[in-house]
Amino acid sequence: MDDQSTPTLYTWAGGAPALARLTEAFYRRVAEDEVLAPVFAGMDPGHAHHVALWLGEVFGGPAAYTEERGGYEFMLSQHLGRAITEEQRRRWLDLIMDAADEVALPDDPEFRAAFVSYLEWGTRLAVRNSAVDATPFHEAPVPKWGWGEAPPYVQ
Ligand code: HEM
Repeated sequence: MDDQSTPTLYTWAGGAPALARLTEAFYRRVAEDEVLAPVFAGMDPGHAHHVALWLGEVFGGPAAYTEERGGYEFMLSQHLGRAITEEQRRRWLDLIMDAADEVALPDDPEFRAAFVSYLEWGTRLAVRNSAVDATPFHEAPVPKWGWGEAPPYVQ
């Protein structure tokens, strides 16, 4: 498979409907979780949808988060000063991987390796950027995540 015919992670995942199912399942779990429920207690009712748009844009789908929410800068602003702990970060990651299984996102090694790679990176960045003394760049492009070292192999 060459670069032009390799689907994006967004397409491979199942596009916007699959990511919407993922974030809905994830935030249902968050609401019942003793570590994360307090963190998200006051969240915007559209939060799951907005995070699905963000993930779609990162994984090579349309720039819907940038158009609807203001892109990187707004996402960053939502994390500033929250002082996210390692325990909260790890729970966030565990619950979204559980949600990925629940909604049957593709479970091939290539997709899951790329998926968890972004989430590991993104959650660690969220911890850093949410620290009370953080000085992150306020304007940056929305990251674009691809397959990394192990794209789908087709003979
Ligand atoms: C890859 C990791 C992450 C991604 C992609 C992500 C994505 C986002 C996005 C896109 C928003 C803004 C949604 C909007 O436009 O309204 C947001 C807000 C928020 N995030 Fe994250 N986030 C990540 C990690 C975390 C972690 C680890 C925590 C805490 C444990 C966290 C807590 C929050 C909270 C509390 C908000 C505000 C919710 C609201 O009031 O609506 N995030 N996140």
